[in-house]
Amino acid sequence: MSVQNMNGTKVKPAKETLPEVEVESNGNGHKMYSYEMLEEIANFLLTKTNIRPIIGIICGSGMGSLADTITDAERIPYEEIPNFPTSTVEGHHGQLVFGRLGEVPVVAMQGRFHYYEGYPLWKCCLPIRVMKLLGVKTLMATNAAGGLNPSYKIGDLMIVTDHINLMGFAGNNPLQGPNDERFGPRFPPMNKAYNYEYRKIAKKVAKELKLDNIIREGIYTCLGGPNFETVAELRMLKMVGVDAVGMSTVHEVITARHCDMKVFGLSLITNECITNYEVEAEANHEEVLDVGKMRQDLLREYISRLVHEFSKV
Ligand SMILES: O=P(O)(O)O[C@H]1O[C@H](CO)[C@@H](O)[C@H]1O
Ligand code: HPA
Repeated sequence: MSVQNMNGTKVKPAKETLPEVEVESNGNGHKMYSYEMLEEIANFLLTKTNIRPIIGIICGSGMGSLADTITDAERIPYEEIPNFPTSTVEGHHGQLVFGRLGEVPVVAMQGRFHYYEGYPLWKCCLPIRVMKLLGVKTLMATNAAGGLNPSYKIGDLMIVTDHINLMGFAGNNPLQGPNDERFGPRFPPMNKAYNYEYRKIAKKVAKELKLDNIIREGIYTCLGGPNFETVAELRMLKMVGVDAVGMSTVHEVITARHCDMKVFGLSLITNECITNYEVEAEANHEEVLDVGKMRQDLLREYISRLVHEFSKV
């Protein structure tokens, strides 16, 4: 469902979230959910489906159709899940899709949560911990991103080799606050954030699918958004070695690694980052969604193949 804002642009209406239950403050004045509350959410979901997913997929902006190839699909709207946030961004449907890709039981998030929507980072990442409690072992995080590496073209796919946690540099991290050892350690390592074996497989499968000309490998960073970047900001990011820029994924990956999930990251390059003042064009969300649509068939095939291969590792 969408409504028009005063400029005639389609936006999703913000929905009221369920009352937030105070458990512990994360030190920034945010209330956080306890392990038990997350368990309650997971248990609720387990009563709604017989699927026991081992791979969790996050569909990036405009990439929701990735979940359309899931068979035996059972869809649970976020609104129906107690204490779950709701999606407010166009291009993010707002439901969990349980089912199978091939033989592999999966759960897909058709709609992720972003910091700029007003959710604290721990809440953006709440579904990852719920996935962990459902038995998910592997997180496949996809996203739409601007291509900063000058060799990247619109429509390219970037296997994420690593990220730079810029929001973390500024003291904002999903793991802030009291640590619950049942999820993971206080100080988790992050030098193996993106699984090496998965990255090798992803390159091999890309070759088999003859995607060599559009497959890249690179470093992603997440900014808080919702505005796209200035020229000066992008020039700075380029200098520090960033290849693709988005507003998601990094905190999800940190949360997943904290609770020992294996991670694969894939960026669809939906637009060129503009690093020149003479360029007339401006970044816009419509283009991001259009490129997602343009690449939907290819992405579905690639992700299905990867799920099959990853399930054997
Ligand atoms: O990261 P995903 O959710 O794919 O979406 C990206 O695209 C949107 C901007 O067009 C932002 O939300 C950015 O993060
Ligand atoms: N910048 C930040 N986030 C994005 C972009 C971008 O250029 N494209 C898609 N998400």
